Parts: sequence; C-alpha cells; structure tokens
Amino acid sequence: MHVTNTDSDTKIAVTAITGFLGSGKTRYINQLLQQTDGANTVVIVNEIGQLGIDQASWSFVQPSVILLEGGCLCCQMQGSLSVTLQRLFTDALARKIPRFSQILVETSGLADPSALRFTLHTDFFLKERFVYNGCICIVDVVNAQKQAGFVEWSRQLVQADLVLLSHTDIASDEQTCRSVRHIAMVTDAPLMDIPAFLSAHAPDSRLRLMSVSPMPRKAGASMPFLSRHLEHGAQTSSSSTLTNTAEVPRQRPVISLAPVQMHSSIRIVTLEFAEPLRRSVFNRVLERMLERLGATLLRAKALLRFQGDEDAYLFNIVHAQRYPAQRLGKEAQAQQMAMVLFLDGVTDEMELPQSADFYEG
Ligand SMILES: Nc1nc2c(ncn2[C@@H]2O[C@H](COP(=O)(O)OP(=O)(O)OP(=O)(O)O)[C@@H](O)[C@H]2O)c(=O)[nH]1
Repeated sequence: MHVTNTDSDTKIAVTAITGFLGSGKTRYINQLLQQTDGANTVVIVNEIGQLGIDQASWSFVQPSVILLEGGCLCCQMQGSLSVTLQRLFTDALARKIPRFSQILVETSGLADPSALRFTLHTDFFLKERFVYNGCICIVDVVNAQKQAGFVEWSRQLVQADLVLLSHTDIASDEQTCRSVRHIAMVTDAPLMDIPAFLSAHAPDSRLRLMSVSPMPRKAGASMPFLSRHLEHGAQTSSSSTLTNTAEVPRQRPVISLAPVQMHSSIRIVTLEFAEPLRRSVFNRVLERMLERLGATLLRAKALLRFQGDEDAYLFNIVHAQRYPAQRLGKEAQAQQMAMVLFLDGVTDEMELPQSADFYEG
C-alpha cells in the first residue's frame, strides 16, 4: 500500500475489506463504525447471490450503506462499482448527499479484491478523484485450515495490506497458532487480532493506519443521506441497487435472483420465502438440512420471519457453527425473506434444499 500525501489529502480514500465467507467482515465494519465517527464514511457492500441479507444487519449502525448485490465484484459487478462510485462523487459535489472522505468496500466472501484496485486505477474519472487505500483481509482463525484450500482464500490474503484475525475469542491457542503460521506462508502483511486492533488505536489514528486523512465534515451534515437515490429510482443496473433501507424501507425493490449460481467450484443456492415460517418446523428442517449437507456447507445466511412474530431474524452459519439468531429492527420488516447457501463438493445425485422443505417439515 502506498499513498502519497497529495493523494490522501485531496482524494477520497477507498479501502477494501475482504475475507472468506463468514470470516467476520460485516461484524468488523459494524464495530469499526460504532467506535468511529462513521459520518464521513460510506460503506459499499458487495453480496453474491443474496437478497440484501447483509443490509439488514447494517441498518442498525448507520444507513450510509450501498448494496451491490447479485454478483461478485470480481466477476459481474465491476461496472456497477464504477457507476456507484461516480454517482456518489457527483451527488456529494452537487450537495445531494453530505460530503464523505472515505469509502469502505466490503467484498463478497468469494471476491478477488484486486478488482477494486483495478477499477480505481483504470477508470479515468475514478482515478482523478479516488485513491486506493489498501486492503484489510479478515481471517477466521477457527476455520482457516479448512478455508485455505480455496483459491479465493489465498487470493484475498495475497492482496492484504493488513490482516485482522477474527474468532480468536472462540479459537483454541493451537487453532490460532496454526492459522497464523498458514497466513505467514501466503503474506507478510502485518497481522493483528480484531479486539486488539480496535482497542489499540484511537478512532482517528485507526483511519490513518490505512493512510486515510479524514476531511473536515460539513457542519450539520448528518445521516441518513442517500435517500435521493431512492427518490430518483437510481439503480446502477438491473442486478444492483443503490438504496437506504433504514430511511425508506418499503421502497426497496424485490429482486429475484437465479436460484443457483457458481463461483469457481462453489455453488450458491438462494431460497426465497414468500410467507412467514413456523418456527418449530423451521428448526427441525434446518437441523436435518445441516446434517444432510455436512461438510459441503461452507456458509449459510438467512433473513426470516416467523408466524406470530413481527420481527425479522438474521441467521448465520459458518461451516458447522450455528451462531445465535439476531433479532432485527423494524427496518428489516419489509425485506425479502431469503436463505443463501454456499456449497462445495455437491454431487449431481445430491438433492439441493428447496424453500418448500421449510414449510412441510
Ligand atoms: N465469536 C465470534 N463470532 C464472530 C466473530 N466474527 C464474526 N463472528 C460471527 O460470525 C458470523 C459471520 O460473521 P459476518 O460478519 O456476517 O461474516 P462476513 O464475512 O460478513 O460473511 P459473508 O459476507 O457471508 O462472507 C456472524 O454470526 C458473526 O457474529 C468473532 O470474532 N467472534
């Protein structure tokens, strides 16, 4: 990572936050924004094969989140990223949205983050106005051994300027040591565990660590600030949205994605649910599904509602680890219910889960 003073003083800093499926990117950015003045920051979240599931967990923290969904940054979404960055710049210039000094791009768990750098360096408009500020790669030390076999894991790590270790609170010392040794074989980027990183740096110096020089914030500028995009129906492409669910949740369009997509060897299955589920049936079917999928399941995420309950819930599963469901606020009420599964090693004989399974149980 090398940023000249001139660049970092005058251009908007763009930082890639990468890491394999379920490594903890969303959680890390949430923590970072809670501890810093997120008002000068825009977050762009790239999701592959998902229906705004990450956006649901975002809307708690701050609404300056833009979702690029339906494909991967390194494959289908590069054009949408350019358009989104251009649009942000011109809207801030025209004072349609408050000024911001940095952008965090959360890549999908399968993306090659070099696509971001490439886009910023090759697009003339972007090159003049934005500066690549480096790449933070989050590595889950509990699952690093399993994930290191995937080319995506190494590609992300190779691009890292800083490696942050997640799940150290639940990892054994042995798991952490082995993961650190493995990481060191791929990159010589500095490495820290996330709690240590967050507590060791005051918010300002944390931003500077990635060579960001925060610009003074316009007095009175406050979030939420992206509603204009919605008012003008600003969609960057048919498969991406520029949206602010916290402010106008019901305007978010429902997008139907291909139910099965591939990314290298990984199969991405999206299940959509039209009606709230019965909790007991869901739990039973989920257990059965996890057992049946076994080691083929790399990651599952779901945003669901249940009969007799107004709230929506976010479910996170990483390999065999099922995290406690997270109750979401009212903002998530209008969001499409969906479950996304990332599978590896699926054979043709294997029956893929269907949304109907969760109603029949
Ligand atoms: N105990 C613990 N749980 C964590 C940690 N980091 C993430 N998690 C949990 O792991 C699950 C996945 O975390 P996310 O932040 O959604 O991961 P992600 O990298 O954004 O996931 P994808 O976008 O699907 O690749 C969530 O339930 C998190 O709360 C950590 O350091 N410790």
